[in-house]
Amino acid sequence: MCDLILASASPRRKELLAQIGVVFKQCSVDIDESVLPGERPEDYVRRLACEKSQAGFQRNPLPNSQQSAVLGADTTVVVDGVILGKPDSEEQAVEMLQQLSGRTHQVMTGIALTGNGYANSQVVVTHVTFKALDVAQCRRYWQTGEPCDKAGGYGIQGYAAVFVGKIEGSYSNVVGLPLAETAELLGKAGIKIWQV
Ligand SMILES: Cc1cn([C@H]2C[C@H](O)[C@@H](COP(=O)(O)OP(=O)(O)OP(=O)(O)O)O2)c(=O)[nH]c1=O
Repeated sequence: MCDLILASASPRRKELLAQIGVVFKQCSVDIDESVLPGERPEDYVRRLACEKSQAGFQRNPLPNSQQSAVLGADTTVVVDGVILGKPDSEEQAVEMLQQLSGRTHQVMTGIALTGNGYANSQVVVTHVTFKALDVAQCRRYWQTGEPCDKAGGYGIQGYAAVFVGKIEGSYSNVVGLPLAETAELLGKAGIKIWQV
């Protein structure tokens, strides 16, 4: 029986969680993703991950066993302490990519697990350094369709792989779900990985 729910519409998170052999169901949740006044990026991603897992928990009553839980996650790109969300337009995407050009930024993912009488969360940070990007290159990249649903306007797992000069920390964290830390979080709740 499947007692783990991934509260996410993201196909990438689904693929990543499946990669570590976890049995789960997926449900999407809709929460307000606005940043609170003065909220720090690490607090923001943790809060949203917690809200997603709590919303998923409320919507899907789970059996009262220790291994029943809902996992939520939120990923954001941070440069100079400023949060970059998903771009709404070509202009916004090009502006974001120009901000990232030739420098190091942080990708932060909050992960949160909510169960019956149980809640735990964590934030994972990866440092990514981009090569210099010119405006024409950023405009061409927008045309690929890749930036629009991704924090910071890029997908490291896609065409934007060629922008990356250096990465320090978890790769899966950049794609949306830090796998080592997620496995730890699940393990603490008694949920097994590598189920065969
Ligand atoms: C930086 C980066 C982000 N992303 C994605 C991961 C997340 O899916 C997305 C950030 O948006 P999120 O709000 O974290 O997630 P989501 O809206 O895709 O899914 P849900 O809220 O339902 O869980 O950006 C990549 O796929 N590759 C990258 O290199």
